[in-house]
Amino acid sequence: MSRQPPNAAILVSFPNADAIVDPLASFILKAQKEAVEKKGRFTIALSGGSLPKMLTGLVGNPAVKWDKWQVFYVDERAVPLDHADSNHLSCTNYLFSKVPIPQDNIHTLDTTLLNDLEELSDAYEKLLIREFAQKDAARFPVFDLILLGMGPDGHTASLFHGHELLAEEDRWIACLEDSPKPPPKRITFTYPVINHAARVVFVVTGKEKAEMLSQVLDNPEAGLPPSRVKPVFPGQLYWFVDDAAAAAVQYARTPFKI
Ligand SMILES: O=C1O[C@H](COP(=O)(O)O)[C@@H](O)[C@H](O)[C@H]1O
Repeated sequence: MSRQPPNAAILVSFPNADAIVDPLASFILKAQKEAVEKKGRFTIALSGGSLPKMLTGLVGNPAVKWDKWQVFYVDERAVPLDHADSNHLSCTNYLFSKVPIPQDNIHTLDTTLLNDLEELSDAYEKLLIREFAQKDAARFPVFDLILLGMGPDGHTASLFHGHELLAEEDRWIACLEDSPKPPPKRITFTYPVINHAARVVFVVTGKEKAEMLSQVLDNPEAGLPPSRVKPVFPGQLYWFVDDAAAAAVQYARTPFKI
């Protein structure tokens, strides 16, 4: 563990959701460039919900080195990959079906294990171990970039307020069968994995999230799930939000620069 305290979060507000799409793509490309130059690959974890639609700025962009991407899901619903609730399906519809990414670089659930959530989450954890091959060395994987969303109820990934999984310190991937938001059966990254990433970006839009965003950013002591995302130094947390979501937030904004 680093002895340095976490960096302060950087909050950037854009006029509306559409205005986030291109800056987010530029941000992802910068992270990709740094990672590929350093290690020859780019490890990224994606959320579902409203996030996949925000990734469309990458479509048709010649600077994306799709063959260098290794994609994981921050959380996934225990459903077949072609089910309407699947985060993978949503990312496929908005992004992966439109770009030349090798299918082997997208790490999905083993759907033969949908009936056993423990097996399902263990198998997904093994995919991470295989990719990062450092469980003993560094203890937790260090993603180049993790993209998160936040529900109006203040959940992120599949980490819900008051749930016992908020206290998980050991496992990389956990499962739950009592998600308050349907569908109930899911697997999710745990905080140690999220908090060891080099960069974490929340993308949050819409006035229905304004109250919760202000709680999370202005009152972090309340310990709501997104407030527990504090990447270990030198990791950096960003919030890309629109003005509607940020309407009640006191936390200082930073102008977007790449
Ligand atoms: O259930 C989920 O919800 C969160 C937030 O979704 P949003 O539609 O409010 O952005 C999402 O980040 C997560 O991946 C998903 O499984």
